[in-house]
Amino acid sequence: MAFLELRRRSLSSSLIRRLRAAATAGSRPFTTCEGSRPTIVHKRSVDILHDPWFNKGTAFSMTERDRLDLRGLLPPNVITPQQQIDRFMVDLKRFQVNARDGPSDTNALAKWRILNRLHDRNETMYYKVLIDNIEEYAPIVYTPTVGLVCQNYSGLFRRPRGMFFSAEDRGEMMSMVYNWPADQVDMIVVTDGSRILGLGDLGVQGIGIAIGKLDLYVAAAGINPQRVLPVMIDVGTNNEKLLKDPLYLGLQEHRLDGEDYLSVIDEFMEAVFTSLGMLLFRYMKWFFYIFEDFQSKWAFKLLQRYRDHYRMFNDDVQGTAGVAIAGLLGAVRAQGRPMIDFPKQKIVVAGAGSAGIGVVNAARRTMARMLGNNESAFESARSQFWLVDAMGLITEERANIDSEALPFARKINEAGHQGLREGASLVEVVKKVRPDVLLGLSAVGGLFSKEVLEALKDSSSTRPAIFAMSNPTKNAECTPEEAFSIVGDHIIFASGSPFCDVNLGNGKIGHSNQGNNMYLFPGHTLENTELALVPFFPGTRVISDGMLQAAAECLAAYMNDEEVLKGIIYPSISSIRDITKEVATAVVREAVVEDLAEGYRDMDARELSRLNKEETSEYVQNNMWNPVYPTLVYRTE
Ligand SMILES: NC(=O)C1=CN([C@@H]2O[C@H](COP(=O)(O)OP(=O)(O)OC[C@H]3O[C@@H](n4cnc5c(N)ncnc54)[C@H](O)[C@@H]3O)[C@@H](O)[C@H]2O)C=CC1
Ligand SMILES: CC(=O)C(=O)O
Ligand SMILES: [Mg+2]
Repeated sequence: MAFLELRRRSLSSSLIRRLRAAATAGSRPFTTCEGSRPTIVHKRSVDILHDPWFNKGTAFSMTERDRLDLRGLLPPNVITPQQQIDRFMVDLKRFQVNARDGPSDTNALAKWRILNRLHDRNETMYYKVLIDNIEEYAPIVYTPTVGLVCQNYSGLFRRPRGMFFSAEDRGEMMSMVYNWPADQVDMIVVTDGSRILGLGDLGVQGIGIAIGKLDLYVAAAGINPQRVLPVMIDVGTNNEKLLKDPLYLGLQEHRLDGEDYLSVIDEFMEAVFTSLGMLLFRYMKWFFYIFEDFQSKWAFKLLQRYRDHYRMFNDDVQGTAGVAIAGLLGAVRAQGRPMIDFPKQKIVVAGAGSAGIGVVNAARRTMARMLGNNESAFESARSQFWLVDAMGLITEERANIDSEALPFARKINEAGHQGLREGASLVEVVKKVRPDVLLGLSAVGGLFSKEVLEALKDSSSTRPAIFAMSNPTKNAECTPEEAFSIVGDHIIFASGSPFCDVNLGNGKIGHSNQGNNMYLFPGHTLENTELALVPFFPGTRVISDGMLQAAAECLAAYMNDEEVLKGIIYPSISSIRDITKEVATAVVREAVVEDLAEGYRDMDARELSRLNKEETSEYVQNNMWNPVYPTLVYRTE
């Protein structure tokens, strides 16, 4: 007996609980089968998923998911134990997969797996590794490798991360939110998987993009990883391959549309707002919804629908716009001209989706502000843009033109004057317009063909700029090698996914800038600065255009003249933590100017307004999360 007592004391209490449970059931937990006596468990929710004895992963039935508070913590498709094994074996037998075009990255997916395992074991260490090696690992946790991860999600899935709300959960979402183990959330990145990078509809597998984006926000901007929530809203998929794949983890039905679709998103927004809001109220904090990779059809509509009611931001529309403007202003400086000359730039944009339209809208507003910020300035700025989509140049003659594209449709007489017409090809447009900037957000790899780039040689600019912003790498409109070799050494080049610089010979380097919306996001105003934000209530504009503009200008001004003249228009990702601090500082100061800043904890709005730039920056820095182990102390409940 004494021996048994000694043994008992040396066992951890959780182990004892498990042994008791197993003894009560008379069998080992994982041998329990339908019809046999159930195993009693003394834990719920993620604790079950993290317990190798009890975890069944995607094989938990819906009844068990409800009974054990697991609903929403797993992808919605319940699969059989045999399917689980099939999925594992498919993955086990897949070795290296090329994530990028070059041979140097054949191990990208293997690196992702190793990092992902570390993420599951030790978050602090994971983020320390990521922050200290951001240049090397950002392309692994984010574009381009994250694209490959999403495409192969069924095979790579081990432990769930984030939450899944599906069309099957209608009516349940409010209570599901309580299954999330953290009671503080600052930032939710949510996708419906309908347009993941340039890879199209990946359904439930799109959760990878929400996780990857948040990883960067944590590493780059010091958002607290315990307070972020990646979310996948599964409303089905129109990807026929996934619909037929027996190992797919999402709902195997076509996407909901119209009111059915909206009702799911509405319920999610309301459920999270109400449930998390109640939890957060005691901290006097609110959170941001960041919409990521929704197909354009819904991106704009949802932005309009929610932006005045929730703190929400569409990264592809608004974040991309801010980053593109920073790059466009940098390109003006690289021509040796002041930024104020931006309204003279002729800009051809290939791609009129959420990203392309977001960019032209914001660039037009920036030009208008520079021209005097009045109606005629706004009208005159319109004529600096030529928008080309899959059907060619968009003019007023276009039938069924999207309402978002309409303001940029070229007038018939204008187009005719330039020898252009409705549907003119990209190469024709480049030839006739001779643009200063050719910007691609089309998701079509190689769209800036030899012919298009040859045409750009006749640009009226002294330094034409090429922004091949589509992701991942294989979707970039052209590579820097193609751009420099065809158009010339003098160009400015930026891409959405990272490329290496190009050796131009004679000691000259062709700089390859990364223009990606990871540099700008509303989290700049979060962990550090609720104070930058207005108090939340319906009808309040949360992120003003002025704040976004301040962020873009700060990013543009980050590079010194010498760097810009060398063609470096975006800072290196290795300095991203410093960049985000600077951008956050600029946003806070703009919020103070616009009287949108609110006090928070030890600093009220009035005190904040008295801080100079350095003090604001220091305040921001002090509030960034750092990956250091906290001291832990045990206390009984
Ligand atoms: N670098 C960055 O920070 C960002 C990059 N992106 C990338 O931008 C791309 C597009 O994203 P969305 O606008 O959301 O997609 P989308 O699918 O809504 O829009 C694509 C647009 O490209 C047009 N297009 C297709 N084929 C074309 C062709 N041959 N010539 C000209 N236009 C063509 C389509 O008509 C459509 O207007 C994606 O690859 C995405 O990864 C998106 C957001 C941020
Ligand atoms: C960067 C990004 O948000 C995209 O490619 O969709
Ligand atoms: Mg995106």
